[in-house]
Amino acid sequence: MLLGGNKTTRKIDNFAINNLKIPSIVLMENAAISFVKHIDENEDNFLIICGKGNNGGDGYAIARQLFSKGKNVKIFCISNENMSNDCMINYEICKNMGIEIFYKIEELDKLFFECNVVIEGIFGTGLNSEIKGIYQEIIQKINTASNNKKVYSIDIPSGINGDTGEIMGISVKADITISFVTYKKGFLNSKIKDFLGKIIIENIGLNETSINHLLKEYYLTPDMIKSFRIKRNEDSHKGDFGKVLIFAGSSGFYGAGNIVAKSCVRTGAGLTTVITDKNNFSLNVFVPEAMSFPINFDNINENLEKLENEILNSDVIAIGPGIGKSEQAFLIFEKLISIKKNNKGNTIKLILDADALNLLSENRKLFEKIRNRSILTPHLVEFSRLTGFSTDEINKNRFEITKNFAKKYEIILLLKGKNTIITNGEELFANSTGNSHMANGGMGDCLTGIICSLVGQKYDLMKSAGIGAYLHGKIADELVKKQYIVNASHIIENISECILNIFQN
Ligand SMILES: NC(=O)C1=CN([C@@H]2O[C@H](COP(=O)(O)OP(=O)(O)OC[C@H]3O[C@@H](n4cnc5c(N)ncnc54)[C@H](O)[C@@H]3O)[C@@H](O)[C@H]2O)[C@@H](O)CC1
Ligand SMILES: [K+]
Repeated sequence: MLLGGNKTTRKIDNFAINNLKIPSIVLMENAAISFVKHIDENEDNFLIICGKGNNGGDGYAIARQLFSKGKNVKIFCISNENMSNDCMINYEICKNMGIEIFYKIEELDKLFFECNVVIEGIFGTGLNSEIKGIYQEIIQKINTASNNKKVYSIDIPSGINGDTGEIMGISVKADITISFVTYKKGFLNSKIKDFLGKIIIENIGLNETSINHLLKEYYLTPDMIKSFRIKRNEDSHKGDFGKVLIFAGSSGFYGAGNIVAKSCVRTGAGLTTVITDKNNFSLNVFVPEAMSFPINFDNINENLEKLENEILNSDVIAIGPGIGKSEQAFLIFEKLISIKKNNKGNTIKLILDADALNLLSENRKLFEKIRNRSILTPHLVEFSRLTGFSTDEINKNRFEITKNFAKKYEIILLLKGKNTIITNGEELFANSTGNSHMANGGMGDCLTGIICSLVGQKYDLMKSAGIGAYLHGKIADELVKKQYIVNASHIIENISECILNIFQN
């Protein structure tokens, strides 16, 4: 699903009107028809509150549609001066059709009292400043009425900035928001969850393929994830699903390595090998399918040469969880990223997480070695270390900062958090799954394991990160329906079933 905002709405609008030659009034009509589809047939007694821009125009068109179905419809017109063209056209039609239109704010309380459903089209993507005066008063009244009326918002709850999700002084609290064409970036702002209600994205008669060259940002949906699927050949063998090398876990943190390995195995990698302390015997017990490459941390030179063969044999290397920042960890890390091509002549892909990112932050010249073949999976604090931006700055400007970083270093960045972001600097995915009940130790390790496994199975880096983040969150979303806390082990046990559901449904 396309992800957009205020500017992109205008871009799509202009393209549809100027290139596709769809008159704007037709787009508005399509929007109204799509909107009305979501209104329960049994509902009656509508109050539609209209502003003077195209969001108000949608409101008048929706009023007409409902009226022509025989519904009781009343309109509150906030202003009939300086209306946009299409708003004026629909306003005039409503008048001509004899729909009752009210203008005085003193009449609003009675109108609220008499209606069952409120539909508001005050501001959409054109809101450009703090809401004051009469607009503020009307929104306040809608929110008071919303205690016992169903409130539908057209496109965006009036008062929410479509780009940032910021509340511009005051905002309507909708029960249902029916938005057009794009999932608005502002909806990703977790602070306004209660204002959006249920979100539905509707079509206005534009096929996504005719406009998706205009924007390269997506909100990940099950259909998109399904479309990424690579079919498995019947005659394939384990070598076709990737040789994954993992450097994760060290004394005191063996669990991290075990979780990465088990997630990788469960996601379907062909062969998984874990570089681990020679004294770690837990791997074989926890993940019998994985192989180990033992390292003597007291004398790592003993192993570095042999490690070179292991690197040359691998398709993808995941590095980071639980490795610490010791000199030995650094030397192994440096060795692992120093060889670009494997024995088959293919580029060895890298997934860098946790301490690998911290080591990278402190040794920035290593960025040279990871270009064009890596996914970096920081959480907010790790990303702050990598970029030098404060966590507040990143939160306010996630899209721009992540894209610029990915572009500058030619890597895929996956910034973990609510609506995890994945970008290569051009294209961007915002994840739609996940919840706060999965915020506990080991979750990141599990994600790393899933992603490196997908890369091993020849999914490209963007898609591996996208599927991985979606799958990881989706499993947790399903599990919280029947349990309160979700741990990495719970995710691991459900990976295979969830992949099947996503790819086959
Ligand atoms: N391509 C699309 O996606 C389509 C968009 N449509 C609708 O068009 C809307 C955008 O229409 P517009 O660009 O006309 O913008 P809006 O209708 O959102 O608002 C613009 C009007 O509000 C005024 N305004 C802005 N901020 C204000 C404030 N703080 N206080 C008081 N007045 C303020 C402006 O001066 C202008 O008159 C979308 O949200 C959507 O509902 C639909 O008509 C269908 C096509
Ligand atoms: K609105």
